[in-house]
Amino acid sequence: MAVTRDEVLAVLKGIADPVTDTDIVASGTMRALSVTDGKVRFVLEIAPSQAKAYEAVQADAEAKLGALPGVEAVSVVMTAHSAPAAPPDLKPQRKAEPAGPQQVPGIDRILAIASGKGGVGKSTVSANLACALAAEGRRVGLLDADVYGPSQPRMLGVSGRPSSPDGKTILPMRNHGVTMMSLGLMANEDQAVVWRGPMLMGALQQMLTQVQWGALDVLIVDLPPGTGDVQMTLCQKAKVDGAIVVSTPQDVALIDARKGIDMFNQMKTPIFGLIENMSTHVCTECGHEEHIFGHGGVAAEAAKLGVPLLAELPLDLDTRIASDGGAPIVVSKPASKQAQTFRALARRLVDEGRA
Ligand SMILES: Nc1ncnc2c1ncn2[C@@H]1O[C@H](COP(=O)(O)OP(=O)(O)OP(=O)(O)O)[C@@H](O)[C@H]1O
Repeated sequence: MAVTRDEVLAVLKGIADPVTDTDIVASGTMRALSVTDGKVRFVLEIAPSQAKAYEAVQADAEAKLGALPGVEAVSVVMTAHSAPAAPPDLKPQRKAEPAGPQQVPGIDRILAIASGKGGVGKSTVSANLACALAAEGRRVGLLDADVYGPSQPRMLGVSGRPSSPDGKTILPMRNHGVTMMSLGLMANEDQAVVWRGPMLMGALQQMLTQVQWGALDVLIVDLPPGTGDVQMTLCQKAKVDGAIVVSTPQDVALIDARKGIDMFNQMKTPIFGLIENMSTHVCTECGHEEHIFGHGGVAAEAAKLGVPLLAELPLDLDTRIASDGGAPIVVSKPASKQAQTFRALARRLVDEGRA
């Protein structure tokens, strides 16, 4: 019998927190507990200066949980939240570190895929574009930053959970030439997580710096829909080179897309262009093309913004079946018109030095 969440929690409640005099559950240090099929994973969120003190806690937790019947593997990841600021030192000092968004070592470019509204095909575009860039010979990473439900594991056909053999770095997953990691996989599968600001910042930071991406030409970030904390945090923490906004032709999706565009403008993140998804419907029987959601809205919006309309993708059954089946259309039907559209987009971004 696999171990239960309650049994794991009971053990964790017996482990003292060296900083707060309570246990690591009561102090909130232990977070994002996930117990699935005998595999136990959680995060210890600590101040960087206390890392040494928590090494013993990590070892203790691993040993005690490892000894529980029904536990197959234990993975504990330490993440740092920022320590309280030290009092100002008014003596002249060496030049201050540059503030604001930082370049992530090893990652040449970050390209965000955004949408104002859910369900417009942002993850489908991210997965296909990542595979298309890999097919162009680029070293591509895909960070699924959707905290509400990861879709990239399904779209790229990878299963399981990321592991951390040394407790310090996280091993990403890989398929179709794309290295992938999903923020949603850091949380418990069967529990809705409320990602609070500091935790989200820690998790995003961890995704960018602790995941073994290897050297990447481009990291594509599949953002959650809308204009929330993830978007802000990403643009504040990392130097995002540009964003592509995906929208359907429907008015409401467009209005929402405008909000997203405004946000990137405020964050001073360049918008490389818009993509119209579910642009037309091509009848599988007779090939007749219909604009079920209206037409031209996204093109008009792009013109207004002075950015290109990068692609118009039809509502297409093969595209959906491919994404939902773990091999995006770029991989499963490389000769199709839809796959060729993504390949052309990938080549364009590479030629422009953007991917
Ligand atoms: N061009 C298309 N033709 C047919 N189906 C599509 C197309 N684009 C996306 N879909 C399908 O629509 C659904 C939603 O797409 P997807 O998950 O990519 O959207 P999303 O914007 O990332 O959604 P969310 O914000 O909820 O994560 C999926 O089942 C996907 O396969």
